[in-house]
Amino acid sequence: MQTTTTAATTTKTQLPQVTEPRNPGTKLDLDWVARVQANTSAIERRCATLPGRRSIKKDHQAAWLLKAISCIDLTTLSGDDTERRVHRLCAKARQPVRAEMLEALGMPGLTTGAVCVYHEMIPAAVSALEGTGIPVAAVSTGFPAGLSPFHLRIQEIRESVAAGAEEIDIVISRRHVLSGDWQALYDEMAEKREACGEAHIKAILATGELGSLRNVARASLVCMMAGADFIKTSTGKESVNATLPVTLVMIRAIRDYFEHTGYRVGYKPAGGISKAKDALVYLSLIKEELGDRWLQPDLFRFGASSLLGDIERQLEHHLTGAYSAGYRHAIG
Ligand SMILES: O=C[C@H](O)COP(=O)(O)O
Repeated sequence: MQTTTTAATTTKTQLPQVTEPRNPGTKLDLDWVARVQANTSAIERRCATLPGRRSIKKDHQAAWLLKAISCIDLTTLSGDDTERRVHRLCAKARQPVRAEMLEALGMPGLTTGAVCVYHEMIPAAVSALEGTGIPVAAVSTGFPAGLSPFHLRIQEIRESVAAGAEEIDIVISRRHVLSGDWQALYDEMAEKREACGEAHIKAILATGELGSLRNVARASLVCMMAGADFIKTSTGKESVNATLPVTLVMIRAIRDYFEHTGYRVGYKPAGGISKAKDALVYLSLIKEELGDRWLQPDLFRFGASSLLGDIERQLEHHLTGAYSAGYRHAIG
């Protein structure tokens, strides 16, 4: 990995306060959508080289892992979620690594990027995070399938915002992509964005269900044209979730959109990212393709329920030379 530590060492608490203008969207440009291509074999070749490259070591690795923590949407999305579980998760978001370790690593006060829950758990998360500045993200619009009546999906967004969610992770209607109905995808996305008001909207594409990388690229573009603040790979519930080829396609769509419009849209890979070494590969790919500006929590998040535990183990090893047992990092 040829990446330097420059971006990694600029962590959340040291950030200059950059205010990124929200993507207002554009009109639907069907000619642009039709021109979008994805060369699957070239994309797969590029991605195959990434994990095998020389890895980042020692202090540099620790700096990148701290960066990864600041970009995690710490997530619980289970049918048996309870307020107590959400409270424990929020305690972990407030202090993702033991205080003495953060002191030793020079990052006291580091937090995760957000906590991500179902609608019913928003009040528990909001009260547990009060005063921290950590936003609550809610999955919405009939997550994960997104097939409930449309007016109820819009109502769900409004209720989640009213309950205190500052970020709304919506699911798109996959059938609009599979049938090439870009107008329908654009219209539903624009309506969801409008329902969010000031809350930021992340469009979950469920890429594992879109059939081709070209469809992923075109759906990414249409969602950005309709005003997405972030595009996100997956719900974590599809049989194939975040992958490197899908990531390359989506971040190149983000780059194209920025070059055409001047607006930066964020990226959130989600589902199945549970190892620190995988997080490092994602971060290096973002740095190479989009540059340092995208390595900040306002433009990059990991959607992950168990990544934090592995990062904590790696940081402990970095500091002590020994790995602790997995059960000591049961949450996150
Ligand atoms: O959006 C977040 C995902 O649902 C989390 O997936 P995961 O449990 O595989 O980390």
